[in-house]
Amino acid sequence: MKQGKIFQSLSGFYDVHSEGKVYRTRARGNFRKRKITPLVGDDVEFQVEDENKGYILKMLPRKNSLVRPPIANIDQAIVATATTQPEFSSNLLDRQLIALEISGITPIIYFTKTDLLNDKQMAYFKELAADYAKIPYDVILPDKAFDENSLDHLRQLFSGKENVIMGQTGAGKSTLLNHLAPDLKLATGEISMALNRGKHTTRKVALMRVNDGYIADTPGFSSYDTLEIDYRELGSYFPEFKRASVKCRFRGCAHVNEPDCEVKKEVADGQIMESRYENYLQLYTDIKNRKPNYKK
Ligand SMILES: Nc1nc2c(ncn2[C@@H]2O[C@H](COP(=O)(O)OP(=O)(O)OP(=O)(O)O)[C@@H](O)[C@H]2O)c(=O)[nH]1
Ligand SMILES: [Zn+2]
Repeated sequence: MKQGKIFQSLSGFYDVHSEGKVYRTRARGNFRKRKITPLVGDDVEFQVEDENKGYILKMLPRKNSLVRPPIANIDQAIVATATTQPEFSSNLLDRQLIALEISGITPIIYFTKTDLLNDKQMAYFKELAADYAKIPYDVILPDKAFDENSLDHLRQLFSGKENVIMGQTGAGKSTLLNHLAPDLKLATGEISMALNRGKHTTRKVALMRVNDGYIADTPGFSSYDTLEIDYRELGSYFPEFKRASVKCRFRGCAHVNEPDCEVKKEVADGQIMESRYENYLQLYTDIKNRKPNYKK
């Protein structure tokens, strides 16, 4: 029996790295019966059948997992965020940040396509980047697209860790990875100008060795699954709200209609971004009003 890590999953096969070798494995029937699906990033024990084939016997406990992209045991996520083409959406960015906070994965915000911005637009993103950095998040806003400073900063942040690169379709995930590790030569897609919507180029999740860490490119998305949390917890996944909330008059303040709410005060003062608060209220209402999920 051997132990290894799933780095790729393709139509029922799981490719596993183990002791410098690659094995193509299948999950035994008992996994399917128990509705357990191995994910890219899972550490597994497997039995070798032929020379480089095998079947998975056991999955080792997961540190964490994400639904979108489907991946396990991740330390950090680079959230590739287009400043334009597709148009920047603070709502989409905040949803991704919250999904990562819920899973205990550290986000890094990387803004793409800054070469397409005029000075006025660039000034807007500089301010936005500074606001996100205050939360605090690691934010990279390249002066020139893919300048070496920004790439080095990113390489430093992710070395020795398991990383995933996520973001909207067409945000430039594969392009960024190709700059980080030119040997990878990933396929990238032209954006459809007519619809201003990215074509999906990346169709599968795969972990790749880059420098001394792992990184996964993932298919882009254009919508999101609902967050599997209670609406009362939502505020705790906004680090700056969580920090402020110790000064709210009420314990368990939802920062909606309560008097003497520090979060609302800091929004009014400009210490907390208005867009974050608006996105919070929208998500709060969505989660509160959603029908209970009886499938669980
Ligand atoms: N001008 C400019 N174009 C970029 C930049 N980054 C990516 N692009 C272009 O944007 C398009 C989409 O880039 P991809 O890297 O394929 O995007 P992706 O996020 O991997 O897309 P999916 O695989 O569909 O999720 C391609 O035509 C890239 O050449 C950038 O910084 N500046
Ligand atoms: Zn409050």
